[in-house]
Amino acid sequence: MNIELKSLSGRHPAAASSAPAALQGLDLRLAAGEQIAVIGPSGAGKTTLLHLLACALQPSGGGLTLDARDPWRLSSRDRQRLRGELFLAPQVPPLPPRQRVVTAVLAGRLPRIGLWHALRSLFYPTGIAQADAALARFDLADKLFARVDRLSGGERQRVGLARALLSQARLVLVDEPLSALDPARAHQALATLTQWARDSGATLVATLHDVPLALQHFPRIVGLREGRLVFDLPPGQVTPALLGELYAHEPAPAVAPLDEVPAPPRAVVMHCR
Ligand SMILES: Nc1ncnc2c1ncn2[C@@H]1O[C@H](COP(=O)(O)OP(=O)(O)OP(=O)(O)O)[C@@H](O)[C@H]1O
Repeated sequence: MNIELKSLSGRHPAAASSAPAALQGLDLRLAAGEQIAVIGPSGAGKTTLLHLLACALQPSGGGLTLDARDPWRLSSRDRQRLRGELFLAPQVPPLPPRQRVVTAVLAGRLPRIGLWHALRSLFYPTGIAQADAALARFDLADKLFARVDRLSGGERQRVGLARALLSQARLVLVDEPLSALDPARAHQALATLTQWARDSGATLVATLHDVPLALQHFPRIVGLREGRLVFDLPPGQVTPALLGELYAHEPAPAVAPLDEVPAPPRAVVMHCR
């Protein structure tokens, strides 16, 4: 999906009207199939950007187009249809606790299938093999029939990502997908997600706090601070000085030059609790 943001501004619906907009005058273009990581300190406006792209939040200024369509000029029915082409994976996936993992993963297809099919699939799930394959890509095949409330936080987060793989979305928005994952799992999850996006041709926008992983996995890095664009560069050009500016007043993440990025850590042995 092609995306164009023109002087885009947005604020959280609960923000005080006197508070500065969370996102201020952002210009950005993404071609179909591009992958970007959005980095920046807490409160920079990363989640707000994803919500604007997901058409979950209406811009307070400027505008955006998705494949040349302005979502807020469409009828509500057409906007809903457009939302069916997008997938937003929030930081904490909204998984009903008593649901089986298989049902939670298959719910990734919901915007694409009709209401009748959706209701029927709650009782007679179809596509179990697809769910199994998506879970296997995140090392979770053994959890297919587990209950969601019996999973660890990191496992839930990976179920949320497996869900994206079934969405057939043309734009996938992932909000800090690694917060509950150990280093080996985080690396594996990003490798899986970016490979899937390349194979399916989906545009991928991920917000990440782990800067070294963002630099390692994404061909384009967007730095946001206080709602404004600080840089939009390939990873090789994101210097420690730029990161220092981006994270001023916070400890800048330590990153090695790209050609010295260490090999991903070996898989860790997980102990049963
Ligand atoms: N629930 C809320 N109520 C009021 N204002 C909010 C709320 N959530 C966010 N904001 C405002 O929007 C700004 C941007 O928040 P946003 O969540 O987009 O930042 P972020 O870069 O995703 O931060 P983080 O990395 O901590 O998730 C915040 O600084 C705050 O001013």
